[in-house]
Amino acid sequence: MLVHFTKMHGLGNDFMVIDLISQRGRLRDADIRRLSHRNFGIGFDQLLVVEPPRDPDMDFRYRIYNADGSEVENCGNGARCFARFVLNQRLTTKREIRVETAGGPLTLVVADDGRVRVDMGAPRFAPAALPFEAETDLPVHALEVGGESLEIGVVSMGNPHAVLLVDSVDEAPVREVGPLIEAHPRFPRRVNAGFLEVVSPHEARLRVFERGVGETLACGTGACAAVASGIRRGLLASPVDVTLPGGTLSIEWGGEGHPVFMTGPAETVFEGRIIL
Ligand SMILES: N[C@@H](CCC[C@H](N)C(=O)O)C(=O)O
Repeated sequence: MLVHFTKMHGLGNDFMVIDLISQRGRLRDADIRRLSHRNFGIGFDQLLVVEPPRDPDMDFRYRIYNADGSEVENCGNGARCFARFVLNQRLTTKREIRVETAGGPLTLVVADDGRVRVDMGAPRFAPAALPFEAETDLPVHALEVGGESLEIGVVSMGNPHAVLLVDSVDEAPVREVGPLIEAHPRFPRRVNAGFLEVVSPHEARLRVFERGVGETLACGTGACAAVASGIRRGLLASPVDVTLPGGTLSIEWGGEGHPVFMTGPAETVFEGRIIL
């Protein structure tokens, strides 16, 4: 079966996006791993699949799969690409879109300049929300990694994040320590590992070793989690410009119980067809 897809990116975090409203198709884990390969496939960090909503109050449902084939709850850069995709493909004319994800409902607003503002929901810090094995909810937990004790903040943005404060993201051992945090036994469903450098209360730099992918050029939920953790620790103040290797996101958070808002770009790279 021939299936149309669109290749998109949000600050270099790249996606293959498939509309399964007007077409039929089925992707198994092995198909996703094959297609995500940068030499033998199309190449992407995540696959986004757009489907009809199950809840009649929602406009769409979209599902997110990491390059390793695992289905995940939320994806910030993917959410912005999803919003541009449904408008570009004329699946809606609405500029305020409500979508179901495995991590909960999201509301997205597409501005005239094409940037997308997403209500990402409230961050959750309770260890059980990730899950993370710890007795109490603390702003910082000690985590033994490779014989060293690291201080991490744990945040669920629907998906799990560990946030580690570093002096410089340029020097941070993201590719060495990232996989050890991702697969740490205290995170039974694995975790995304963010390395946060605070530049000033309203400016941060961030690199993220993503669960199921490796280091990406940007991670939207990672930026939301890092800002929420940084504000909770008194290191940052809303709004915060978060600069990732692929570019900058603007993150706003009103504090405990309030949603995080993320604003940034989403771009189409090319379209194509694959045989499924
Ligand atoms: N790139 C994403 C996050 C994608 C999911 C993540 N790898 C996970 O496993 O939770 C983003 O922009 O948020």
